[in-house]
Amino acid sequence: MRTTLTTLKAMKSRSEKIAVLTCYDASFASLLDAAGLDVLLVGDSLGMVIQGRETTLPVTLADMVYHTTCVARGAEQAFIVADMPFGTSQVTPEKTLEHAVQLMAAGAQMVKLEGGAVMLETVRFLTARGIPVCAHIGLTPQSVHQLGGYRVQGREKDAALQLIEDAVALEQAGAGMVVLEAVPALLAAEITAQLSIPTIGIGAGAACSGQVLVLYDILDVFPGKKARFVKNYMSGAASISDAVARYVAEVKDGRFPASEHGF
Ligand SMILES: Nc1nc(=O)c2c([nH]1)NC[C@@H]1CN(c3ccc(C(=O)N[C@@H](CCC(=O)O)C(=O)O)cc3)CN21
Ligand SMILES: CC(C)C(=O)C(=O)O
Ligand SMILES: [Mg+2]
Repeated sequence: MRTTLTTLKAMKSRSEKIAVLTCYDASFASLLDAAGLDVLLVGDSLGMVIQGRETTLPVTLADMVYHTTCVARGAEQAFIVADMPFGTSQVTPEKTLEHAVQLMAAGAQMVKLEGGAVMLETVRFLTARGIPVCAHIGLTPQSVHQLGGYRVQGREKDAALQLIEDAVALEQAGAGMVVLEAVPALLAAEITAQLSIPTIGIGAGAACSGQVLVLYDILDVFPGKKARFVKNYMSGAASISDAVARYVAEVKDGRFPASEHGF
């Protein structure tokens, strides 16, 4: 039986950790599904790890539809979330809905979009029309040029309070899940405590309801600079399945992330 948003919310309330990895194709989807991943994220990080680009900005909706179709064919149990690529959610709620519809029709069970307060109207518009939305706040890579690089967010008091306010407002607007990227562990813990929807952290400490990493980072095949929050699960692993199973086990029992993976 496929994991649903209801399952994920129940996991949060039971304090059962949610294991998430990015995935871009059917073969890995099948392997990750069998390894017990709860959620597969078709991330726009594919711009970097599949397409070899420097940022996620050039990724198109057609690219995301293609990879979502591939992942959906390979996974039977995992809940599939697809990223809305740059430019497809920074428009009117009506246009964003049309873009989200394409990802849902390709096999996603939820779409993810970057941004806090500015996205509230869009989150309300999509969820009122039956499209589950995962919000993504903190370090939002589609804003890399505005942020001045891939930097930790929410370190100053004002920024931290803004992120808490955004997260609460996003839940009220109908968001079903929130990704917290590169924020101090204490702040992510506070946000997780204030929300009833699951928080999925990447560089956000161990208190989040679940964890996500880029698949190619944990398998050590991404040639670029690795963020502090990445852990290489291939070292000492007998196979890719073994590495992925260790990631799932460490997320489930709280061994990952350790404090060295956070801020
Ligand atoms: N392969 C890959 N892995 C990712 O995690 C990832 C992507 N690609 N592409 C999209 C974004 C970009 N991401 C990144 C990239 C670099 C850092 C990074 O180097 N961060 C510094 C923080 C420095 C600071 O402000 O203290 C670090 O040391 O981790 C963080 C997130 C996360 N996402
Ligand atoms: C790293 C996750 C959160 C993501 O947005 C992506 O892979 O694109
Ligand atoms: Mg993304």
